Amino acid sequence: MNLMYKEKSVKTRALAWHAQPPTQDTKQVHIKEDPDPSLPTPLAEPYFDPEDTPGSIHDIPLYSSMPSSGEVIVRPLEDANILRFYGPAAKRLLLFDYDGTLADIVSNPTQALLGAGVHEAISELSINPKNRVYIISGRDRKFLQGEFCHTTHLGLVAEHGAFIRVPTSTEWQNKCQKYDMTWKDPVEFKMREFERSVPGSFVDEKTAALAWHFRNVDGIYAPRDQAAKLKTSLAETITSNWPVTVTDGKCVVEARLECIHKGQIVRDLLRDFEPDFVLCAGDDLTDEDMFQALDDSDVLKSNVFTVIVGSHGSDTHARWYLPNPEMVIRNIFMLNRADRSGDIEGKGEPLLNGLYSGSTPPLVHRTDLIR
Ligand SMILES: O=P(O)(O)OC[C@H]1O[C@H](O[C@H]2O[C@H](CO)[C@@H](O)[C@H](O)[C@H]2O)[C@H](O)[C@@H](O)[C@@H]1O
Repeated sequence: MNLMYKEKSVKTRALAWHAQPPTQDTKQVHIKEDPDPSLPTPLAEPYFDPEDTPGSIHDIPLYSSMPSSGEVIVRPLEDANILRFYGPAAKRLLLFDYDGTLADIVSNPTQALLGAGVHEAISELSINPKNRVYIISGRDRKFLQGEFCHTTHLGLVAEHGAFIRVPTSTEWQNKCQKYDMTWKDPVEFKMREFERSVPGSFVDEKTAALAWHFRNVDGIYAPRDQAAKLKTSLAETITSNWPVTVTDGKCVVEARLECIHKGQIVRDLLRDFEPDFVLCAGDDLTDEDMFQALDDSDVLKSNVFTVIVGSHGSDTHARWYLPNPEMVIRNIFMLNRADRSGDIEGKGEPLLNGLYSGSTPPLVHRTDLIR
């Protein structure tokens, strides 16, 4: 990430980003200039998809590329002056997806871990009595519990909403206890067939969901075509008999109950906590349910910050974007610094100035990074 690169205008940048899939060539559109203090501080190169690496099959944007009106609806979070709203708020709800939002995408899911400094920052954010902080993930309970074992004030949501552990509790509530789970057997049977026939793929069995991962499949096996075949096959044989939905994640096909999704969890949290400020960051299709729930909520729109992380198109319900997990973490650092400095007026300029230049502790164990 070279922060000395600045483009002519943020609008041009955003339009170009929406209009073109990330390619090596688009990176050359950037123009090196002297910093212009009248323009917002640049984000990292928006064309760079962390997953768009040689050999990566994740080179297709998740959503469609351009709104018909040609209008850009998602803006860089740096333009939001979030501190003006965060500072004075008394009840702040902060929601973070895990993979691709807090942790960089890596080839082995067990290696997507956060550094100690990041844990401290999340802990500081969640201990703040004004804040209620949740990680809302598709991961299972075991992973989240292990990763956040020292962060007692943090709320955890596993398997897209099937399980919730509220702050300071050690007990998980099971949201799908009352549902028929017999659908899992035929889904697993089908996914195992694909696991056997597509080398490098594997099935991730969770309590209330099943996922077929294909990130590490060699291109000669046409993994995206295989994923499409699996989805069709699951749709034909299973989802017509059970209220099960099959979603497309980042190099993963996942099946779960239709009624279990991140949006429902967000609705529950809004009802219970009644926040006057919400920050919600996610990178994936399943996070759209959260953004949509917030779009529909009664919270004052100016106090709701839905943030899509990384490459995306215009079909997102998010209003803001950040280019990568590192910038999400930097924003968390900034919110903590604002609280520490007592900047409840939210003027925040010195904090914002440092946001895109200072260094943060390592986000993940770097050995497994694929970029
Ligand atoms: O809701 P999330 O926290 O974003 O979890 C969604 C899935 O994330 C994990 O898979 C993704 O991240 C892996 C590690 O970077 C990557 O290797 C994989 O290709 C991605 O799909 C996780 O393994 C799944 O269980 C989650 O459902």
